[in-house]
Amino acid sequence: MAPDTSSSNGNASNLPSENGFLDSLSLLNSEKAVKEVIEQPLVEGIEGHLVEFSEAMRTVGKVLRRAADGKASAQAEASEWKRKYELEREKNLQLENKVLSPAELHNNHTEKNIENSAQHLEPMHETKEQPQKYRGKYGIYSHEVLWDKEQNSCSNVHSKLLRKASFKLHWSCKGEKNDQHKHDVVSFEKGNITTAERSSKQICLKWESPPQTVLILTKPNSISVKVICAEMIRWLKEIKLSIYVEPRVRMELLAESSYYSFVQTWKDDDGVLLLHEKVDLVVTLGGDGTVLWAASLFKGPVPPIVPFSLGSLGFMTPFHSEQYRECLKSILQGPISITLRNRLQCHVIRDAAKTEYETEEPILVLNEVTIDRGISSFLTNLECYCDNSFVTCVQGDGLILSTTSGSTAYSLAAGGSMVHPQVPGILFTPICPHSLSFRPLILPEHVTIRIQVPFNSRGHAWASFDGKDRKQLGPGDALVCSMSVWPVPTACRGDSTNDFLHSIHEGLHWNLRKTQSFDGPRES
Ligand SMILES: NC(=O)c1ccc[n+]([C@@H]2O[C@H](COP(=O)([O-])OP(=O)(O)OC[C@H]3O[C@@H](n4cnc5c(N)ncnc54)[C@H](O)[C@@H]3O)[C@@H](O)[C@H]2O)c1
Ligand SMILES: Nc1ncnc2c1ncn2[C@@H]1O[C@H](COP(=O)(O)OP(=O)(O)OP(=O)(O)O)[C@@H](O)[C@H]1O
Repeated sequence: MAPDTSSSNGNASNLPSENGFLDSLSLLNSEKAVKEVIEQPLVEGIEGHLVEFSEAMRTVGKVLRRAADGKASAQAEASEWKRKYELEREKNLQLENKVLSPAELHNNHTEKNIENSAQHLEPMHETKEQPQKYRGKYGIYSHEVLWDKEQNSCSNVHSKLLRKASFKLHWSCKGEKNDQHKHDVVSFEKGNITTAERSSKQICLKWESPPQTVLILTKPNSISVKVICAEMIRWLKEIKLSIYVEPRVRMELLAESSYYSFVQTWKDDDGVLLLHEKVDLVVTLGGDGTVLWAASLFKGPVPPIVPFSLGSLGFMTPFHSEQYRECLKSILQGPISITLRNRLQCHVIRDAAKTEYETEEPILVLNEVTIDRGISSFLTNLECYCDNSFVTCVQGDGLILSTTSGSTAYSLAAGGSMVHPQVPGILFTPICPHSLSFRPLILPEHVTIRIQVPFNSRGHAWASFDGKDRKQLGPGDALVCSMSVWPVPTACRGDSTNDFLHSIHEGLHWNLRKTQSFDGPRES
């Protein structure tokens, strides 16, 4: 075929072999087709642009080959994930079938004939459309919360789970009757963005079956606490509840009288790890420190905590110990308003560790993690990153990463804001920064914060967790912190807002000032 020289611009579409090329191009959906085109012998006397065109086709061929390779490996990966997913699903179904339904669970409890004041139990809806036995339509069931943990746990949770009381959580806003829990906070129907659903609401806990087991945790070395604890144990036994205390407390009780031999305890750390499977309710007798202590015993899910105030301040302890009977009666009966207090999970990553993932055990804090200069007389030098973005370098005494519950503790003393405990956020509060403009920050709950001790740091830094367990951080070491999935549910006396305002008024005398007198100068 002779080249058509009528074309002045040398456009490929005007070539004599135009139709042959175009047909081939339209069929070009495989590397093979491209290869065929490339391998066509070039016509004698072909012009430069034809050579260029053939080069271009060669490049297209390479790209298509790479795309085909990529697609094949993506397909292989997808089918591997699908296989893993199917396996996981099958495993879950088998596990679900092994466990009693919540209705059966409830029957178990009633059979045990536990004396408990009026329970208004709602039957759980179990239909064919709702195969997940623990999924609540209008809230979350306790089993659902425990279910995730079970997947990670090597312990035999299922058999133990059956002994636990089940409950259901409801979300509500003042003035709003609809307590349906929705995960969609933002809607963007028809292109309009609205935030109709609040991410954080007042939460209400309803028992689905009566609580049976109470763990009492007490502040050590306090006579008043010992007296109330002994009295409470006797009363709880009268209303047929099982009682757990710490080994130290059991020994103290038995030293008083052998009557207390029915009180249960645990032997070692493994016993502590299993507590959440046995305990329906935790009662604390002490101050905020005892609530922190209670939270620290639970490395995963935490049962609802009823904190009685037997300390000096008590931001997290709204209940009066003198009225423990009325208060516990109403809590055992439910429903209870609760504050879901977020915890931070902290990992110390050692420079010596070979990989990022070779970390020490995560530590959960209810108040805060503090990184300070400890006994070192040098300024701390801490590089801070938020989701890998550089935030700042802390040069001063240190930094507090606090939950909103901890906002009224050390962070407050270092100049941080007081934040309602139900606000989802992480407070980033410097301690005595040596700069004029370091204002505290509040970061969103979903971020991961990394505090790095740089290699050129003059001294070591020290991390402490809710004021305890100091760990040294050397140059190159880091602390990584994010929101934990295991909050601490504490019972409210009123509701979470009421209790929070009450605590800052009573505990801190917040903004207390004598009211200005009526008589005096006035605007004319
Ligand atoms: N300068 C300070 O204010 C400072 C210094 C160190 C530790 N702390 C706080 O102490 C906490 C440990 O408490 P502890 O009882 O085991 O030790 P602790 O016995 O030394 O008590 C510290 C004080 O902090 C109060 N507190 C604890 N948590 C609180 C909270 N969430 N809101 C308001 N006040 C709170 C306690 O009631 C107590 O009065 C740490 O988590 C830290 O927040 C504060
Ligand atoms: N069961 C416990 N075992 C060991 N330590 C505990 C226990 N309960 C509380 N603590 C510790 O005892 C300390 C004091 O406890 P708490 O804050 O409850 O009492 P307080 O200091 O008298 O109260 P306040 O802080 O309101 O004045 C805290 O550091 C806390 O961690």
